[in-house]
Amino acid sequence: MNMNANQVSDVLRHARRLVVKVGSSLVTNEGRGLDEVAIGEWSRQLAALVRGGADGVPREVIMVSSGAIAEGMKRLGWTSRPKEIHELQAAAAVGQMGLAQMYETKLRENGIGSAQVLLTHADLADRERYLNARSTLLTLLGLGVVPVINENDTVVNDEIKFGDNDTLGALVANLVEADALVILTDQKGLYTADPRRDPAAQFVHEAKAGDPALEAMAGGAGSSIGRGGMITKILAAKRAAGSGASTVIAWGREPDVLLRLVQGQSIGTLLVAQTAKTQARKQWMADHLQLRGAVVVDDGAATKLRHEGKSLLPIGMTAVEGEFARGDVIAVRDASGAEIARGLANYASAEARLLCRKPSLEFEPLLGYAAEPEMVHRDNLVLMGG
Ligand SMILES: Nc1ncnc2c1ncn2[C@@H]1O[C@H](COP(=O)(O)OP(=O)(O)O)[C@@H](O)[C@H]1O
Ligand SMILES: N[C@@H](CCC(=O)OP(=O)(O)O)C(=O)O
Repeated sequence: MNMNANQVSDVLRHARRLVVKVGSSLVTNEGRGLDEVAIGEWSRQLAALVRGGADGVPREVIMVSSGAIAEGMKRLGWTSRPKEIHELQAAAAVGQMGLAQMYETKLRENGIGSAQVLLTHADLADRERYLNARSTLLTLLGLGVVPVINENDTVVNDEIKFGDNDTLGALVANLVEADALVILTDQKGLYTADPRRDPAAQFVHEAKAGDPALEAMAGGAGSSIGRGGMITKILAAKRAAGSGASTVIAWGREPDVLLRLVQGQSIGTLLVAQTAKTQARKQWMADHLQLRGAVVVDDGAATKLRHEGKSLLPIGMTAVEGEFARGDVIAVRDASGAEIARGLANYASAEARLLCRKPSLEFEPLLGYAAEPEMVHRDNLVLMGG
């Protein structure tokens, strides 16, 4: 289970795109109200990461923050958590105002822009919305803005809820193909048993993400504010590892926790992904997605894809096969019919047929709107047989 110290520090040191998740109990100081000092501290560190202040390397960071329900309950004067789902949803809507506002203020004080993004399970299960969410988040990251994400509690009920933001954090890590997921909580990390209940529990420094032995160690939530407990964090690490992201579970009040992690300090519990990102992406495309159609490309485009790692532009397309929607997986074939690659289509088949052989300047007059210059962006493309 153990790795040597260099490997451990390298995982976070080399991470360029991170998803940081903080739980309700930390964000709201166990339900007492938004913890301005703590949010200020994380914001200062997030800003430093974006600027490269930790080690001279700028990073892209997404914050997944819980706390809306707890803060909403406080604002509404409710002392116990309501049972009715619509009351929880109402509390979340009230609390989310304060939550977003506080991150906005604290990040701005540190010279960094922020953006509120509310997501549901259905958003990520729907391929078009998945692609839209992905494009929006990647655009925000490219702008140096920190997206602050929570579940869109207003429109979900129990059955389709993520339910805990650990899962949401992992799905966001999958969505943007993050290098690492950092879960900040009220414990130093994972112990062999719930330390609140078992004083003999031993700290786990590192393990393989997805190791089934971890699931047996994890108990439920420790406070009345937190929801998932450690089990959802262990499962989140497994899920994040599916797209090649390693997970760290650490104490959110550890001084400079985020900065020290990316400097390679061994803090918290590291759950190492066993699959590299590119391999994971290939696997994901191969396993989860059905081919909906294909585009045929000319020799020039085939060379750019195969040997130069470029995106597929419509100008290199000669034909479109089948019917597909934006966000569907399509094959890219060369003139001989050989499959070069698979990827997520930015355009539905009907639009793609209009765009064949066309330069991007002509897209707007043809479609009536300006959209992506690529048919398949290189980030959403995997080469076959390579
Ligand atoms: N094996 C374990 N190691 C550490 N903490 C555990 C373990 N099993 C259960 N827990 C509990 O999980 C809690 C953290 O989960 P939770 O309360 O949901 O926090 P958050 O709001 O940060 O998601 C801890 O306070 C702890 O009591
Ligand atoms: N969307 C909910 C978060 C759900 C939740 O409690 O998550 P967590 O505290 O991370 O286990 C909220 O903001 O209150």
